[in-house]
Amino acid sequence: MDRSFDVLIVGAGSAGSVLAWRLSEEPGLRVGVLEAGGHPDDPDIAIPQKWPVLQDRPYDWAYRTLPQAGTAGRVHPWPRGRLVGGSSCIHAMAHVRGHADDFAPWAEATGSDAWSHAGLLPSFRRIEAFSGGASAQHGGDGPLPVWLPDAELAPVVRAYMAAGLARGVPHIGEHNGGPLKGVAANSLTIRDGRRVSAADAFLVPVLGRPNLTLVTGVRVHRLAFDGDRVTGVEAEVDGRPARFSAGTVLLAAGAVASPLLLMRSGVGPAADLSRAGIPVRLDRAGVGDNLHDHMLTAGNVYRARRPVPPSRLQHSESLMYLDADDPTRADGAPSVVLGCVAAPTTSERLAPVDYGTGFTILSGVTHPTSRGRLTVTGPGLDDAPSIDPAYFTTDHDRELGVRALELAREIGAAPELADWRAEEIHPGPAVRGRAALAAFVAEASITHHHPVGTCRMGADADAVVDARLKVNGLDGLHVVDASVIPSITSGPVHAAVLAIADRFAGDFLAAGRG
Ligand SMILES: Cc1cc2nc3c(=O)[nH]c(=O)nc-3n(C[C@H](O)[C@H](O)[C@H](O)COP(=O)(O)OP(=O)(O)OC[C@H]3O[C@@H](n4cnc5c(N)ncnc54)[C@H](O)[C@@H]3O)c2cc1C
Repeated sequence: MDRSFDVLIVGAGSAGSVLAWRLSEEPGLRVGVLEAGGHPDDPDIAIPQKWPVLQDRPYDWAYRTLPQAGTAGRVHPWPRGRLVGGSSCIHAMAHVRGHADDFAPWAEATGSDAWSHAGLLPSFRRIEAFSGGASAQHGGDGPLPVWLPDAELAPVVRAYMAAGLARGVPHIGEHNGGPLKGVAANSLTIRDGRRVSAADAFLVPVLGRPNLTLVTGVRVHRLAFDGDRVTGVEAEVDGRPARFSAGTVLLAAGAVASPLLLMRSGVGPAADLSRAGIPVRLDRAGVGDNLHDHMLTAGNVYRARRPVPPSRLQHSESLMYLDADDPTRADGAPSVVLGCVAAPTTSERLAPVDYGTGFTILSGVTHPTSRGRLTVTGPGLDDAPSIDPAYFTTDHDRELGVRALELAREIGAAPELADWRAEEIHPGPAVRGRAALAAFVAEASITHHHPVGTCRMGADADAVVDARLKVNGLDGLHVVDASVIPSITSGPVHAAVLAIADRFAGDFLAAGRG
């Protein structure tokens, strides 16, 4: 097995797959990819409707948060894919770039236009094959299918979209064409009825390149150093120690695993490392900090008058982004989101409702201001991390969470849904007023599965990576995944993660570092 590379990518997930695709385009660059899991072998992964049942299967890292005061003391399961394709093998396939304004703070934080919307647009275009064809906004022939369904939408979802339009919400038609506030079906990374993971799109098709090596079943424990220079990784293959060396290491292990890997290597908050029995190499308070995520209130559930046919897509078929103060407003980034699920969706605290007998209007806050942190509890890969997303710890998030639920109920009560709605089950007609709704949000919120920010990019001293995503204070090491996002985009983050990896790879090659 080849164990020496020019560039070593840790993690064959969403970002790792794009990095492998782009960097191995350069034939002179020997690229290695190390992945803890194996190739997907569960046929359910490819079936879009099955995504909610993939969690806790053997290829899920199955993290858990600390009990959250903001969600009535609940512990939240945090699935993350441990297989080739990473979390894109278990995610919900919605492709939403975010609003152009979401990226302005990234450019401001780094002082680099690379991370502005204009800087990322070429990457958003390059990675996709949009079903609507190429345009100034869209790519037509990239590796990743981005499909805008129409006839396949569930009838109850159509009724919800009609209710939005009747309320005066703008019609935008799709989420990635410019405006984001409005009514649209979800664009999905599905082709011919099957999930297309990042690995399916980017990595697997180029595995024949002679300069690209993917090694599966490699558990990376920590980085290897020569002074301040990272020279490779120490890992475990089939239970035996293994060492891989490289001129440059790219961490693409995701927003949970990348900061943990840095910390296991002695790079992180000194007090945490010492407590966990890890020798401190570099005291970096920012590693694991700035953790944030989107939450969804699940849910505002309605009993249906008639059987709700199973979704032909991935259940949650239409996200509606809104201005919380004026849902008819079209300009700028949204502050809240609603989503219609053609099935009952509840948190573990609510009474479940039988499949086929109801539908849900989810609601959430697009730009939460709550910030938590994650950290190590021990020196080993199997020491469960301490994950504290600090959900709903700001007035902003609590107030907008309630407002989003009010808007969900307003749409749910609309005449356009009268053919479907028998009665509201959750929260239930008796739950009225801000205090009662806030209590319901705490009991009913679930993660939207978008943790980011734990190795944030920036030009300030506390940033973990700089504008080129190089880890501050170390040479030969970059982080390129969801961890570098300094502030979350309006919607699901997968498209942004792919664009970050594409943009990084282009700049890396252009700088002659390949
Ligand atoms: C259930 C769920 C639903 C979601 N739905 C959506 C959605 O609909 N739309 C959307 O935009 N986003 C969605 N997301 C979020 C999105 O999938 C992630 O943000 C994105 O995939 C993160 O990409 P990444 O490259 O940062 O990490 P990942 O894709 O998680 O990749 C990290 C890789 O690193 C590997 N790895 C980690 N540690 C080690 C180690 N020590 N040694 C070796 N390998 C290691 C992992 O096994 C994994 O393959 C969802 C996520 C989940 C979990």
